[in-house]
Amino acid sequence: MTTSTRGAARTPAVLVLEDGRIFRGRAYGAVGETFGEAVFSTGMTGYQETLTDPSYHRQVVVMTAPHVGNTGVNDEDPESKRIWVSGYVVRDPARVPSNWRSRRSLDEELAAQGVVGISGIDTRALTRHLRERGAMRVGIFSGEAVREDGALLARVQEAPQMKGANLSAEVATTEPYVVPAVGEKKFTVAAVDLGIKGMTPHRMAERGIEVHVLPATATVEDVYAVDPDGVFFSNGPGDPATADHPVSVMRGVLERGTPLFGICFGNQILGRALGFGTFKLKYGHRGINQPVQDRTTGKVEVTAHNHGFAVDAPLDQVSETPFGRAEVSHVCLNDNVVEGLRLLDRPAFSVQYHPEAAAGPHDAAYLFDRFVSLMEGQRA
Ligand SMILES: NC(=O)CC[C@H](N)C(=O)O
Repeated sequence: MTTSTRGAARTPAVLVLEDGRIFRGRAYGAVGETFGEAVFSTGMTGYQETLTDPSYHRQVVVMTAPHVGNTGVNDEDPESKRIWVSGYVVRDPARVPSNWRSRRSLDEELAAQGVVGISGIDTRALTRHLRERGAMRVGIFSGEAVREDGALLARVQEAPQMKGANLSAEVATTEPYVVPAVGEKKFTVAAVDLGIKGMTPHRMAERGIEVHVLPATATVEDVYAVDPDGVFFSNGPGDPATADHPVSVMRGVLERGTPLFGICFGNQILGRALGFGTFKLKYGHRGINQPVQDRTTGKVEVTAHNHGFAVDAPLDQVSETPFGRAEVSHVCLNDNVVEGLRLLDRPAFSVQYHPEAAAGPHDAAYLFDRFVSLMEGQRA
């Protein structure tokens, strides 16, 4: 629910965590109320890409960077057609955006899209709280919504949890569409959209791939109807433990031995397809500065992340799976979380992070080239 936007910066707002901790600040973006899972992102830049990443559906994003909105909002950087975060928390919003591409302020854009935010709170204290206690449900209330103060905590505690949430169908395309190859077309890829970011098909297209983006409900038959050289499973919101349909489609692809690549949710689905479990991390990885090691080369890359769940697979041994031998190919150097999987007997691999780099460093772009190599290998 949202109401007015004018003068929002003077409107009091309150952020209520499900464990009862409260932060008071001022409205930012739309005035009203919102609920979601409170998570923090450590990206210093790239707020447009963060806000429009469909994987953030039902999450309230706390920015650890203290000053947000400096470069305003442009029409080129969104990763999808709308803002998906359910709420936005910043300490000190830019008063005057300044960038040659800026079309409007971030405050205006949030308000125009009905996204309720809060500013002027101690985001460092909030982040430390989430780091100690874990990601949890939160509500942001401003304007009329603040008046029923006493009832706010109970309402936060009634909001849905992220664990057990099945959300891909709420964000993915309902109709298939094609992203044409840039230049000469070399391959066709079926990309199952579980909440895909716009840059991902683009990274494939610039390597000569024609990308057929399919709805999350696509069947194995739909995938093979485009006669693909490779199949891709995208990032997406929600709990991978609920993604039974994409897991069964992926098993169909693995059975046929078609080259397969997955990103983020796609990595969790590969984990499940191989028989591994997934679990919720205490507070997850979000930002554009996470160190990951590619264990196949030993190289360390700085990468973009947005995940709250992870695959539970043994780090230091090859696992026997229904689709042959598999190993953990990438690991996060901060906490040893599984960041990539690969099959040794079939052309399939995935990563838990974001090689499409929107926003983020481009260190992991080689993964798209690996996918191309698998498709070339299959043709040879
Ligand atoms: N970016 C993603 O694909 C996120 C995957 C999943 N929803 C998670 O939080 O771990």
